[in-house]
Amino acid sequence: HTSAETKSIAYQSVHGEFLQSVRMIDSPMTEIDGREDMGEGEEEEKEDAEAGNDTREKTSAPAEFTVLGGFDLKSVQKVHRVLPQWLAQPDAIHSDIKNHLVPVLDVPGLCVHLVKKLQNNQIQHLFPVQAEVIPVILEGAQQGLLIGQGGYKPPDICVSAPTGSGKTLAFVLPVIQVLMERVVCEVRALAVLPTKELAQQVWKVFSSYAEGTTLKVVMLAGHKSFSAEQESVIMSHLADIIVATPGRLVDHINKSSGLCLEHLRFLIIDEADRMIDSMHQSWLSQVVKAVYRTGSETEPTSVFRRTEPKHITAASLSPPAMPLQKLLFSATLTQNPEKLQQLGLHQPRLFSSAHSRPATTADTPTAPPHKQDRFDFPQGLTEYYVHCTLSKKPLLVLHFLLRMKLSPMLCFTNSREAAHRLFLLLQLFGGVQVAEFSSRLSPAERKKTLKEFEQGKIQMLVSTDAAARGIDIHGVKCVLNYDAPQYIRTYIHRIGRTARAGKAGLAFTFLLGVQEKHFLQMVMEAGSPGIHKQIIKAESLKGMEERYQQTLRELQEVIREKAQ
Ligand SMILES: Nc1ncnc2c1ncn2[C@@H]1O[C@H](COP(=O)(O)OP(=O)(O)OP(=O)(O)O)[C@@H](O)[C@H]1O
Repeated sequence: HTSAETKSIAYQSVHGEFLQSVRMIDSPMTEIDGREDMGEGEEEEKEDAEAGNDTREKTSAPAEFTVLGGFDLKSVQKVHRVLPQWLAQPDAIHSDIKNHLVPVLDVPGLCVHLVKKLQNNQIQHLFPVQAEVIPVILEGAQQGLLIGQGGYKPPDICVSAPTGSGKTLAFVLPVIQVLMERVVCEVRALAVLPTKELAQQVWKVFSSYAEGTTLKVVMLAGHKSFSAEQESVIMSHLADIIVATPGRLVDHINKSSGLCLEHLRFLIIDEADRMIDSMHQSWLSQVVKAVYRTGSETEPTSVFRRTEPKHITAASLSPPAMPLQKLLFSATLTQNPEKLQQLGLHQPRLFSSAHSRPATTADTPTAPPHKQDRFDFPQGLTEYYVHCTLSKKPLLVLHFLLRMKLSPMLCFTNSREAAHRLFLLLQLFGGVQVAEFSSRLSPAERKKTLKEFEQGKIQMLVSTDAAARGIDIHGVKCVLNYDAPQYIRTYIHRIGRTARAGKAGLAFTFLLGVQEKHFLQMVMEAGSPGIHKQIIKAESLKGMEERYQQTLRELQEVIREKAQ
């Protein structure tokens, strides 16, 4: 078939049972074969092969029809995921913080201002992720700012390190240092985070280390009205570093609020895996568009002339270009190259602690093959699960609080209704300081609640996954999964609210009988060092049972009254 036209070829089975049209677009026989789209299972292959043989045996060709040949079955090669070099062989980061602290003065390239700041904040040592990543970003920036022939563009950096391992300072410190020397105030760094609370937290760290420099740090996360935010960036001369949530950021870009990203040097994507999941909102493409907006408009001699990276040619190498570097951070960074591809990374370099871990029993050849990504867990964390029934869960929570004295405790439910009910029940039971944290509360109420929890005024915070990621609360002794999380990433982030910064912490998960097998398998496959069974004897709960039953009746009454 040589022509490019679409041809219709009809053929009939020997039994004349059906006529089928095969539309061919200039296609070789292998495409008609359709093998590329077939399933991967061996069973499926076998069945297909048998069916194919069957057809060939029964087919005798009537003279008036064109006989299509080339139906020979070839065995389909199984596709194995082969990671690109940068993902398969990352730079290793020690996950044991305590035994791998690096004195601040030993970190190459860190400036005096930041060393002093760190010391004022009682930080004498950097954590492994900081000691590895900071010098690399500083080095890349030194070369990257040599705008000119060759147009050097530093590699994008991806960091996968456990919860509480200090990833925030790993980007805050080098970004401040690189931008500190600037003359004109322009937006040169943009940090994007998934929630208001996280944006506020990172904004605080940036502001604290920028203090004493001329750098201005602005937050665009909906804490203020749109127009108030607009004022803080208007004419783009009032902010060097912006910390934003994607929704609000896109609003500012689209409503031409005066936000100019044409000088952007660093794009920091924290909680990167979550941010990839929200890519359907196309926030990244809007940011990139805003960054390269001047590309075609300014004269070619302008220092700030910028074009989107394309194939490297002699011509493309000669004009000066401002580099934009992406910095990605997460405790659960995906190892799926297709997902990472969506971020348009440039010669990326990965720093990961998950690969530095010695082989565990789960890595032995007899262990089941890994179906999911593997992550690193904080060293100081001890994981437990408690086999229980639905009705016993609240009583167990009371046991943990009143008898085992595991406060301050962060307790996660899978819905805001469940969080609210548990909060009401514990409040009615009395004797414990509890609060809830979910989208039922206004942002201001949420902020106040977190502050009170941090100050020790609240023994237990009952929360939805609104507090699962990134939130850094000092001194959480125990995380309790009242409802088992559905996804491994959710589990890792939830339990990561304790055992932070090299400290010890406990994580308990309540499991119903039907959940046990699947959940334990999921946790072990993700690379957990081990989850222990905690048995709570029925006698330990007896003393509270009567009061608990009474509280349940009171709760029913309260809920009925509220419904009316
Ligand atoms: N070098 C250091 N010395 C002492 N404390 C530190 C150091 N670096 C960071 N910390 C503290 O460790 C805690 C955890 O840091 P951070 O919030 O950056 O962790 P993270 O890796 O971003 O965690 P997550 O993945 O949960 O967001 C913070 O309270 C921070 O102040």
